[in-house]
Amino acid sequence: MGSFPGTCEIVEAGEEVNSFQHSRRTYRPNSGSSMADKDRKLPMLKLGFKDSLEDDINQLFEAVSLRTSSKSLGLLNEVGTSSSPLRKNALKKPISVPQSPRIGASETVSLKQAFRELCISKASEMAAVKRLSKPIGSPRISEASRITSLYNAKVIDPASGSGLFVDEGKGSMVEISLVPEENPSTSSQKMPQALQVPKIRSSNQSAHSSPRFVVPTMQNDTRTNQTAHPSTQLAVLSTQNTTVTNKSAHSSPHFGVPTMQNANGANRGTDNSPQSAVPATQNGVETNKSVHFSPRSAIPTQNGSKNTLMQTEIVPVTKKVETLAMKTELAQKEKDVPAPSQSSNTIDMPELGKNARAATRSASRAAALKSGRKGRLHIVPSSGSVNGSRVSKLTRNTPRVSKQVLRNKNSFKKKIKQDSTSAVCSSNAYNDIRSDLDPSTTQLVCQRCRCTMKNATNLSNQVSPESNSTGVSADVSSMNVNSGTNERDFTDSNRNRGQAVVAKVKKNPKLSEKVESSQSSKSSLGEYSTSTSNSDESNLSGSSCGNRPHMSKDVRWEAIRHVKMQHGTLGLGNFNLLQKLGCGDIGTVYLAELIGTNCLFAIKVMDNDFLARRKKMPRAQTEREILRILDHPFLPTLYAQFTADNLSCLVMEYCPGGDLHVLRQKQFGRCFPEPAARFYVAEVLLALEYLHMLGVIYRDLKPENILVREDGHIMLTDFDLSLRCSVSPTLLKSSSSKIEPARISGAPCTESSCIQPFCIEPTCQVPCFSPRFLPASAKTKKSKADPAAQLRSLPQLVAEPTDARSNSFVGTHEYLAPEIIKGEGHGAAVDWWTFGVFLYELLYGKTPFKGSGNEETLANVVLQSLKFPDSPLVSFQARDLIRGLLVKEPENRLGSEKGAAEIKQHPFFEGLNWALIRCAIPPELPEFYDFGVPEVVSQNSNKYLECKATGEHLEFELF
Ligand SMILES: Nc1ncnc2c1ncn2[C@@H]1O[C@H](COP(=O)(O)OP(=O)(O)OP(=O)(O)O)[C@@H](O)[C@H]1O
Repeated sequence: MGSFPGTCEIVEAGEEVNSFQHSRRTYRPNSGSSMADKDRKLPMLKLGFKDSLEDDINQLFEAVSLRTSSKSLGLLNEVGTSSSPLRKNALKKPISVPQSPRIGASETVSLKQAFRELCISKASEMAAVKRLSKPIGSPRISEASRITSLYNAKVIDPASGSGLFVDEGKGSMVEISLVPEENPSTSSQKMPQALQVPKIRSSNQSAHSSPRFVVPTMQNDTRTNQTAHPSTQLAVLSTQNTTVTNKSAHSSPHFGVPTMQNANGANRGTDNSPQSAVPATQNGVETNKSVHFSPRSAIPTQNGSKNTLMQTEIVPVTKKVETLAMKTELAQKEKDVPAPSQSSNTIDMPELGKNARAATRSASRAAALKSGRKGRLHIVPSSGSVNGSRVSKLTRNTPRVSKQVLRNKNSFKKKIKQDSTSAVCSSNAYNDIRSDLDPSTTQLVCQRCRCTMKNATNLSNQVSPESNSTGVSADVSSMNVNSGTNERDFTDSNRNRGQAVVAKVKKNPKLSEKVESSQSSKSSLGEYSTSTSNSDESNLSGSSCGNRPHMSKDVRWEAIRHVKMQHGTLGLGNFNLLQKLGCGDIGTVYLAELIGTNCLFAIKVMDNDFLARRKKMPRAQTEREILRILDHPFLPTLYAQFTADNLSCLVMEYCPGGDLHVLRQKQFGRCFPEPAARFYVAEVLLALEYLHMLGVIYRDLKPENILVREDGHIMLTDFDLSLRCSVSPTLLKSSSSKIEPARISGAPCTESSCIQPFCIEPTCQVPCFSPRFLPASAKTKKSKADPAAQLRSLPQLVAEPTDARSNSFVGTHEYLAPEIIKGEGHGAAVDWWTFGVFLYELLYGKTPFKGSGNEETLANVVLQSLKFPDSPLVSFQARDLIRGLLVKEPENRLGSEKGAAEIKQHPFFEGLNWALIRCAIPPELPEFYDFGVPEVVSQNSNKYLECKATGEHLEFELF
């Protein structure tokens, strides 16, 4: 949360009088801006300009001032001149807290009755029919409008629509709302077309190498003026579709030896492959493509597997006449009828057969751990026109006995002339906006998690180079380093650290055996294309760094900058692909070393042709767009993005600790101790809060999607099923008595719930699980009663996208919220439902509504009341929180109104220092062998990347 400048600043601003001034002045798009202009002009005019024209202006100005003093201006003046009046006015309860359109009670009742009277399939059928009568999709706004709106704040006045609202009779609370500009455009739906990425030869790609919040267009030869208004810049993708020939420095990547020792990747293949058979027709190979397509073995659905469901956001009406029974039936048919239908929705089982081969090579331990993993199941409109042809322009047809492989990176590696004009970054208005709006941003220092202390000056200085839109020198990654020389190497400490990590990876003796086995099983050789081309996307790393202040000191930024300085651009050839970490619906993730830097990354490779044929471009684009805007310690950092041939590559932070699903299975009793569970869910809660602030409803929370970083903290991944929506962040300031935990149904035991038993000693000498951080001055009369009440009295930033609605059937069976199953439309509250399921699973080792099959699971979610096992023993606070979250009616669910702010105040988290949890010592650190990285052979060895398509899956194999 703290990393989001717009909202972070609002939190800080809410307490002080001047902050209100600032907020009004800064965020009000209309009156606020004019007032700001006035504020700037007035002193100047009073300083002795004597000519008649200025006198006229002064008179006019005074007249305007008099007229505007009655309302908002008067209020502003009042705020500015006296804190007490302001506080008095500010501490008024708002009237217009955004209300989300909730499911009507009568509708809910009738549905329930239907469910009680009929079997689940019958009820589901009714629900599906009901969905037809509801508006499809949720309001969306364009990226530019949404971002712009985050910075256009106004004080809500229910009477006039603007101004500071004062309600004497309703307590003391102030609501400051960031009002987004509504924009009905559905950018995401335009993405597939845009992502076709036709290549345009150009000698200049530098200016717009990394537009943020871009909306790709198909006008490949049209470049957008980057000097336009920020909102315009944000709204338009300028040259994303443009590529430059001969710009790849190292088009032939160096591949390491893959092994299956990584429990995460290998096991995921085992566990995520419980789904339907692979269409036989999907095994064909396009003759003009050089990719080998290996048919996958059908893997039967495993009972209890957690399937993720996805349905396109906008479904044709004919497709909406679909019942749960139909869905389930389709799902069943999917196992046997691989080819998707052109005219009907199918249940896509993307995990089908995934990693089948990998699974066979996995260690038994990994297989056991993953046996219960949740696979995804999603409903997608199928084209049915192209079945399974695998395409990769990275490869060419190389005759092979058993496999076709990609080009030999060594044999065909070309020395491609670097395009010196390839720019690394472009001017980025968003950076400027952020720096302007966040002048006082500071960050805490933490040696462990490498949080850095920085101030606004540094940030501003860092951002400034972005104004240079051309040339390598415009590499924004230099913002975070001294960019005086392009040849500057990394600091010794960073280099040593990176070397140590990579050396560990390369020399891990435990993996040697499997490495050899892996090598011996892959005898075919291939070539790797030298035609790796980088789109302008590749320059993301530069600009994004400036937008990611919390990671700005990350050595990996500097590493990428360094490589780009050396080679002019960044491509797949700059990486040693060490191991496949796993593959998902839309791509395959590899562990990769940035050559010459000793820095490890996770690279997600997606085949655009494959995605286009499978109509998964929107999902890929959604994930890509979300990744680009993230800057949070518990969310992935996207270091770079480029397109190599037709493969889209996302360079992200590598998490060596596996995921929480695997970690949980390693625990005694296969469930986490409560302090550990609290730690993980707290970090996940912060991540969800941040996402909601950005207008992202995550929708697929489950332990498998929570990775463990090297430092033991978490990283929430996988955003392709997320829903983007508008959001109206609101700052609530209240007395402690007005904002109490939403659910305190019992007397919380402060001592047992938060102080000693759950205390996890942090490294920053500030206890994260104790209220002891309160300063002595806080021990006043007010604090004597309850220190935690003081925390609750602090301003609350509520950034819950309460208006978001979607009718998609998206999620994972065991985690699906009732409203999704019923097809009633859903909003951000689904994330709080899944959050409750997640907490339940961490504590009890299983999900609360799991049935013998998916259909029964769905029925249980809708009908079955929540029950807690007798063992293990779980505190009352934890159970109470789960109860609050697993309320079947979303409007009554904890978090549905105030989002994470509501949940964070629950006694389960009592005493937790949210701001510093990132510095706390995590429950456990990943052991090195969790890296699961093979011993890497020489870079000169022949390694191959094989691209295969299996049903809905795209997979690359390293040999
Ligand atoms: N940054 C990372 N570090 C380590 N492992 C990762 C990283 N990102 C992804 N993985 C692993 O790679 C595998 C594939 O991830 P990916 O997100 O592509 O698939 P997924 O999680 O199944 O989601 P989806 O099917 O929606 O793509 C997963 O097992 C995941 O744990």
